[in-house]
Amino acid sequence: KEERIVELETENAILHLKLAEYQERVGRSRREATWFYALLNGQQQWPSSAHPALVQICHLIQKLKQDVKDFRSSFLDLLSSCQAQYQEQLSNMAAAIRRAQLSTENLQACQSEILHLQLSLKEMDMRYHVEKQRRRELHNTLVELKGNIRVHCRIRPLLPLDCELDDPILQNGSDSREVAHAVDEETILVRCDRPGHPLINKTYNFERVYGPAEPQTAVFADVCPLLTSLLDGYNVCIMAYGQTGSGKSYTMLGPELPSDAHSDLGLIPRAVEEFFRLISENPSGSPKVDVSILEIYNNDIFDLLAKDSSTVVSGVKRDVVTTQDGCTEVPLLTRGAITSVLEFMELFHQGLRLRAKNPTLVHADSSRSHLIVTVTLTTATSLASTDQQPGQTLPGKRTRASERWSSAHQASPPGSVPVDPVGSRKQVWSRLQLVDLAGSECAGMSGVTGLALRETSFINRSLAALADVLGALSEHRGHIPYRNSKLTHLLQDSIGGDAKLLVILCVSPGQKHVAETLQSLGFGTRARQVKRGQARKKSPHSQIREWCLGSA
Ligand SMILES: Nc1ncnc2c1ncn2[C@@H]1O[C@H](COP(=O)(O)OP(=O)(O)OP(=O)(O)O)[C@@H](O)[C@H]1O
Repeated sequence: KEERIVELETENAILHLKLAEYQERVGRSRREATWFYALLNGQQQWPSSAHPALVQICHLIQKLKQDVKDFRSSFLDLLSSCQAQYQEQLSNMAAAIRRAQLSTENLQACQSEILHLQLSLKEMDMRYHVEKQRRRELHNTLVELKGNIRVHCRIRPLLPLDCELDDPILQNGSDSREVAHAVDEETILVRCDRPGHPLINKTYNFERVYGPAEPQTAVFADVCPLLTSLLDGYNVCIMAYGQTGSGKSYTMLGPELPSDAHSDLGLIPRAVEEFFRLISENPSGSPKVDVSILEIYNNDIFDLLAKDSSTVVSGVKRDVVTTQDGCTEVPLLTRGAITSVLEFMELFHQGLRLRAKNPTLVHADSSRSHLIVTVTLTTATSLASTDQQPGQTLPGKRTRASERWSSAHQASPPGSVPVDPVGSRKQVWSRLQLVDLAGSECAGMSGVTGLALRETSFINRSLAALADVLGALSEHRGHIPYRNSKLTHLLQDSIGGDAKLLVILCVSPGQKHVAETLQSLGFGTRARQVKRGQARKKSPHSQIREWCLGSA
C-alpha cells in the first residue's frame, strides 16, 4: 500500500506538471488570439515579420467585410423602396378594380336601357304598322265616301299674259283684273263686274282650292295620301285640266325653264319620288317599276320613249286596244324599267323633248298634246300569305282590275291575259297615271290658224269627250262613251272602275279668261258628281242647265 501511495503521488505530481504546462499553453493561445483579433480589426499593426500572404488575406477579409456591409445597406434600401412601390401598385390596382366595377355597373345599366329601347322600338314599330294599316283603311273609307273622283282647283298668280296689251289697268299696274279668288281652302269665287256685261258672282266648292301664293309643296301634300292607294293595288290617275296657259304643265312638270330649286318641282317628279319612298318602306314582294311616256296629238297616240331612228322629232305612233278582259292596252308600248327617281327623270326628260308644242296668242309655250306618264308597279305576293298585301284580293271585296295571275318569272304587263298560277307566287300590279292635258282653248282668243287651229279642234274634241265620259259616269248611264276619243279610251281604266282619279283644275285669275275659267270650273263640278253608288238623279232641266254652263 505504501508503495502504491508513493506510486500515485508520483503520478499526481506528473499530472500537476502536465496541468501547469497546459495552463501555460492556454494562456499563450489566448494572448495570441487577442492579438490576432486586434490585428484583424486594425487595432494592431502587423509586425514586419508577419507573412506577406497572411497580411494580404487579412486585407481582403477586411474589404469583403466592408463590401458585405455596403451590400446589406443597399439591399435594405432597395427592399424598402420595393415595398413602397408594391404598396403604391396595390392601391392603384384597388382603385382600378373599383373603377372596373363601376364601369361594369354602368354597362349593365346601359345594356338594360338598350334592351328597354329595343323593346319600345319594337312596340313603336308594331304601332306604326297598325297605324299604317288603319290609315290605309281610313283613307280607303274616306275615298269611298268622297267618291273615286276628287277635284282640286289651283288658281295661278296673275301674269302679264292675263292682260290685254291695250289694257289701261295693266298700264296702271293694278291687279284689279283678278276675278278668281280662293275664299277658303274649299271655295273659289269668280266675281266679274264688267260694264256692258252681266254680273258674274259665282262660288264653286271642291275638295281643295289653292290660292295663287300656294307653292307646289302644298299641292303635292294633298296628293300624297292618294299614292298609298297604289300599294293597296288601286290604279291612280292624277290629271291637270284647264285652259291653255292656266298652269297645268307648271303644276304637273314644274317651271318651263330648268330650275335647281326642289321646291319648284312639279307633281310628276314628286309623285315618283314618293312612290319609290313608299316602296322602300315595304320592299316585300320584290317590287318592279317601269315607266311609259306617251302623248296624244291630234287624236293619235305617240310613244315618246320608242327608239326609232326615223322619227327624231316625234314619238312612234301606237294604238290603244281593249283586251278580252276589258282592260285597255297599248300594244308595243315602250316600258323603261326604273329603280330610282333619277332613272325616271332621265327617261322623263327624254320623252318631254319630243312633246308637241306651239306658241299661241295666249301662251307662248303651249303644249299641243295630252301627255300621259304611266308608272306601273308589279309586286309578287305569296299565295299562302293572308296579310293584306298590295293589290291582294280580300274576302268579300270585289277583285280589283289590277290583279293578274302570272308565273313566278313572267311579268305580266297591265291588261295582259292572266297566266295560270303554276308557280306559288301571284303577280299584282297597280298603275299610276300622271296626265298633263292639253289646254282647252277658244280659237278666237288664242288666235290660232291653219295647223294650230286643227290641233285646237282635236284638243277641244278630246276634252269634250272626257266631259261626256264623266257626265255618263255621274248619271250612271249604261253606256259610257270611252271610245269616242283616244284620250278617254286610253284612260278608261283610270276613270272608271274602282280606280282613283284626281282632277286638278288649273285656272287663270284674269278677267280676260273668265269664260274659260267658268268652263273649267263647270267641268270640275260635273266631275265631282261621279261618286260610286251615290250619283244624284237630276231633273232633265238641271242637266241641260249644267251642260250649257259647261260649254259656255
Ligand atoms: N302657280 C304658278 N306660279 C308661278 N307661275 C306659274 C304658276 N302656274 C303657271 N305659271 C306660269 O304660267 C305660265 C303658263 O303655265 P303653263 O305652261 O303651266 O300653262 P299650261 O296650262 O300648261 O298651258 P298649255 O296648256 O298651253 O300648255 C308659265 O310661264 C308658268 O311658269
